[in-house]
This record gives sequence, C-alpha cells and structure tokens, in this order.
Amino acid sequence: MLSYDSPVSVNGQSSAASTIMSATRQNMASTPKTVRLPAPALSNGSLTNGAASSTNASLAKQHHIWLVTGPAGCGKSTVAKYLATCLHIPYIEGDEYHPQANIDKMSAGIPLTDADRWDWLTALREASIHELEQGHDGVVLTCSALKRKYRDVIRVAPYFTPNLHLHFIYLDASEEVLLQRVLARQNHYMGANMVHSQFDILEPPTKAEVDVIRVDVSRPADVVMAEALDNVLKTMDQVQGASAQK
Ligand SMILES: Nc1ncnc2c1ncn2[C@@H]1O[C@H](COP(=O)(O)OP(=O)(O)O)[C@@H](O)[C@H]1O
Ligand SMILES: O=C(O)[C@H](O)[C@@H](O)[C@H](O)[C@H](O)COP(=O)(O)O
Repeated sequence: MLSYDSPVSVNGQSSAASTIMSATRQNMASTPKTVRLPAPALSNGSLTNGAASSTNASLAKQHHIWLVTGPAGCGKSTVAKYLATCLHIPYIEGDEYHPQANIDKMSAGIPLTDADRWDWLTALREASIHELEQGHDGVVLTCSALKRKYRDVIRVAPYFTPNLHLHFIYLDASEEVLLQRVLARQNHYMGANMVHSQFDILEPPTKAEVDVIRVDVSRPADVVMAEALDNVLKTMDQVQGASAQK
C-alpha cells in the first residue's frame, strides 16, 4: 500500500513519484502493492488557513482531492478503487450520494437536469473535505462532472485551504466504447440507454482547465490504471516541489 505518511523510502530515491512509479511499473498489471511514500520534512497536517506560521506553511503537508470523472461506463469506479488502494486513501463513490429521486429517474432512463445535480455535487465536495478533516492526506472521488459548471462546484473546495489541491482525472473514450462497456455491466441502475444522453451534454475539459489530467481509456484497464497512477504520483511530486520553493 502506498502511504503519504510513512517516512520509509523503498529504494533510496529522493522523489516520491520516481520511487513509487518504479515499483508500480514492475507491477502494472497486478494487484496494487504496499509501497511507502517519503513524508515531507515537516508537516502541520492542518487544513485550516493561518494555523501555521509562515515558515511552517511553506513546508506544510499537501492534501489532494483526486476527482475521477467522465461519462457513465468510462471506468471511474475501476480507476478510483485502484488509486485509493495504491495510495491508501479513502474512496468516495459519487453514485452513492445521489438522492433516491435521482436514482429513480436514471433507472427509468430519464437524464438528470442541472437542478437535480446541484445538491449532489455540493454533497460530494463536502464529503471529500470531511474525509480530509478526518486526517487523511488525500481522497479519491468519482463523479461524472459532465459540464464545466459542475466541475466548478467542486473547484470551490480549495478556495480557503491553501494546502488543498483538487485534480480531475478525466477518463476519455468514445460513446461507442462506453456503450459496449455499459451493455456488458450487470446490476447497475445506469442503463445503456443513458449513455447517449451523457454524451449529449458532455463538455470535455478544455486546455484552460489546467487541473485536469486526461487519460485515454480506450485501452485495457490495467494500462489505464497504471497511467492514472503515474500521473497522480508525478502531480504529487510537482505540488510538493512547488510548495517547497515558496
Ligand atoms: N479500460 C477498460 N477496458 C475495458 N473494460 C473496462 C475498462 N475500465 C472499466 N471497464 C469495465 O467497464 C465497466 C464500466 O466501468 P466502471 O468502472 O463501472 O465505470 P463508471 O464507474 O465510470 O461507470 C465495468 O464493467 C468495468 O469492469
Ligand atoms: O450526472 C449524472 O447524470 C449522473 O450522476 C450520472 O452520471 C451517474 O451518476 C453516473 O454516471 C452513473 O453511474 P456510473 O457513472 O457509475 O455509470
């Protein structure tokens, strides 16, 4: 298991990402391994603004929300479970936060409206922050977040918490690919008839949305999961490096 907290490096490399990625590449297609991340030299663990002195603030532990996003069937749950297992952080399944009325609608093949989604999006944002307030350094969240304004709801999360970073992992594939996957999936309220409605309103992240990591999910799941993890680890290194320079 990867842990943000554990000060034991695997092979003496200085970078958390290079350490973990080398271990991960050797195990790309297999069950996630237990590997430990070097901890920051000093950390206050605080999510609050101003609790740290200016010196400590520059060395503060960084917290991350990894929001795995994309239309139904793109592999959000598959990728999110993998990341959460590897990083040893909690995983929030966005589907579980829908009110029953939303589930009933989707089960009946009726797409949700913006109004149906606002409270759900806010609840997901709050649930993510709640996990971090419990002492976790990161959390993985799944949410289709099909439109930019939905993503913007979650983007409020780090407004008042300078050591909190939100990253989207956008799982990108064609409607045809996702239709096949949803058709093959059993026991899910989201039927194949809903895939087209998701693509109808989908606003794929633009280049201007610089907090988005894009992963091509037309490839096999093990390749997709490994690439997602690589990207997460590189991003964590970049964030840690940038914060150390402040
Ligand atoms: N890269 C992939 N290649 C092939 N099948 C996949 C891939 N990723 C996920 N799947 C399968 O596709 C279906 C939908 O994946 P899931 O993770 O439930 O997507 P989502 O949570 O986005 O709806 C599942 O049956 C899953 O096992
Ligand atoms: O915004 C929406 O229309 C819904 O949230 C919808 O996206 C749903 O939650 C999931 O996409 C269905 O579940 P899967 O994504 O797991 O198929």
